[in-house]
Amino acid sequence: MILEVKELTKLFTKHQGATEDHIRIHSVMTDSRKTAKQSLFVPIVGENFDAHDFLGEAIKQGAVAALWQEDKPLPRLTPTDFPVFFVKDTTKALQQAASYYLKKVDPIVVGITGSNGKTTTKDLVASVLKTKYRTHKTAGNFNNHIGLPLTVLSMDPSTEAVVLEMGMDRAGEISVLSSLAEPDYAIITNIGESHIENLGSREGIANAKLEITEGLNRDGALIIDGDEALLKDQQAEKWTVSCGFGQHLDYQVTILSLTDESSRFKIGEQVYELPMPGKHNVKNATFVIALAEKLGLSAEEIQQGFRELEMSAMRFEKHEGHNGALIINDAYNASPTSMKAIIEVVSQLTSKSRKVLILGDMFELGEQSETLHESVATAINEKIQAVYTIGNHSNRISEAVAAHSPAIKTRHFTDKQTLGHHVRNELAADTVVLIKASRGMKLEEILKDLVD
Ligand SMILES: CC(=O)N[C@H]1[C@@H](OP(=O)(O)OP(=O)(O)OC[C@H]2O[C@@H](n3ccc(=O)[nH]c3=O)[C@H](O)[C@@H]2O)O[C@H](CO)[C@@H](O)[C@@H]1O[C@H](C)C(=O)N[C@@H](C)C(=O)N[C@H](CCC(=O)N[C@@H](CCC[C@@H](N)C(=O)O)C(=O)O)C(=O)O
Ligand SMILES: Nc1ncnc2c1ncn2[C@@H]1O[C@H](COP(=O)(O)OP(=O)(O)OP(=O)(O)O)[C@@H](O)[C@H]1O
Ligand SMILES: C[C@@H](N)C(=O)N[C@H](C)C(=O)O
Repeated sequence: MILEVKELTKLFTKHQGATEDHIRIHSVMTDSRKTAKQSLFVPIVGENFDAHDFLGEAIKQGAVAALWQEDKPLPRLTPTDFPVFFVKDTTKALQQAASYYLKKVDPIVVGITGSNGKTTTKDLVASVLKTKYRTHKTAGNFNNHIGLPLTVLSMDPSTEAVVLEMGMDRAGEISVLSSLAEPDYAIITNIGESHIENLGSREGIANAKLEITEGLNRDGALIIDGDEALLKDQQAEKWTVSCGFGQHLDYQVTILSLTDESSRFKIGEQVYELPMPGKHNVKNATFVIALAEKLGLSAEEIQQGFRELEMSAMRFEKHEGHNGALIINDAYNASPTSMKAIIEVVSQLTSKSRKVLILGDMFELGEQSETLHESVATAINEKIQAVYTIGNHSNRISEAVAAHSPAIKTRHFTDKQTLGHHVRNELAADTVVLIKASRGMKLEEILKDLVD
């Protein structure tokens, strides 16, 4: 159970029905299409539906109480004893309920934001903290003004540490999440170009990410990418911990070796092994080590947490392809920084000699979109044998590659089926294929053509 209906009267003073009863709420329902016994129905007005139209369904699916936007007529047939709490905005009320519950459970709160690596770092933090604490984390990518409160309201009352991914695509959004979560520790993974269309510049992105300090517990810590010039000023703050490859950082990391499957690195004299490739993941792991040491975890506990990592889907997700090829689905999302980072990893793979990149459009890059797409070509060298692109902007990648490296096969496709069939015909045991594009491309749909 997370709350009693009676507790909600402290938050929402306008209510009807049996609101003073000790009715137990076990979860929050935002979708009347899914069963949720003993749940609080929170009807959200969305782009396609207004959930206020589905109260009857919600009750059938197990709702025992509901929040209700006061400008919406309550259905006549609503049982008179059904507890209903009237609010101005159900999304804001959801956030209020989450804030209340978070204070009630009172776990250690870790907030994670950044242009890239939020989900990866969230999964790493949770994997390490659970060696010492009962830990709850953001499911998938539930990282916005709805997803974060739902994450909080889905944690068990016995939770000792909660790891919250904080996403944004506009200024002011992280501020809302930080004020709600009041993190004890905040991590900013990097400043890339994601959503730059709405932020105007990388400086704008940095300022938006720094909103995470607005709710930050000053007895805690802000853990940042110490190699990022736009965050340099933060290093003067006493609560800031800087991580990276550069000199004079609080946690200066040195890579010892990178393989297809793992990374070895050291901080000071302590050596760690991470079951993930890529120097960007070494940096993500360094944020985690800095946090874990603040919480008193030992190197052994940290290393155990790394070993037990459970990654979210579509982040360097490997599949056995047709004819024994390796297919890497990294298609959850993409921005120039993350696309270059993963291309470098694929370029370094030793298990496959033939490397094929399938790259789709990256969205929300604004006026710089063409240039930023073209910049991805700078990460593509002769270690790559073929670059296939799809979408309205990614042709700039394949065109730039064709111009600077004619030995690399390139082609731009206009539909996924033709692309999938073309690549399938090239698959062999020596081949690795990377799939990467923005979420809106849903480029993972070509997987079915590449795996048996
Ligand atoms: C509100 C909601 O959860 N909607 C989800 C729903 O969309 P759908 O179109 O079906 O419904 P509506 O939103 O129009 O309807 C409103 C509600 O009505 C409910 N309902 C509908 C029909 C019915 O018969 N009964 C009902 O009760 C319905 O359930 C709604 O609650 O389903 C979609 C498909 O599964 C979901 O995609 C949609 O989720 C929305 C987008 C959402 O915001 N979900 C959050 C829980 C969440 O965290 N989603 C993450 C992605 C977050 C994200 O994009 N993060 C960005 C950064 C932040 C950007 C920020 N500005 C923003 O706006 O998000 C990032 O870059 O990471 C996820 O899904 O992974
Ligand atoms: N520190 C980093 N710097 C650059 N790229 C990174 C970093 N960490 C992860 N990536 C790359 O970014 C991509 C997405 O990783 P992840 O999903 O963890 O980030 P995210 O911030 O949650 O992304 P999104 O906001 O798009 O969901 C992957 O391609 C991964 O290789
Ligand atoms: C996940 C979502 N917030 C996102 O990043 N959207 C981009 C623009 C996309 O749809 O690709």
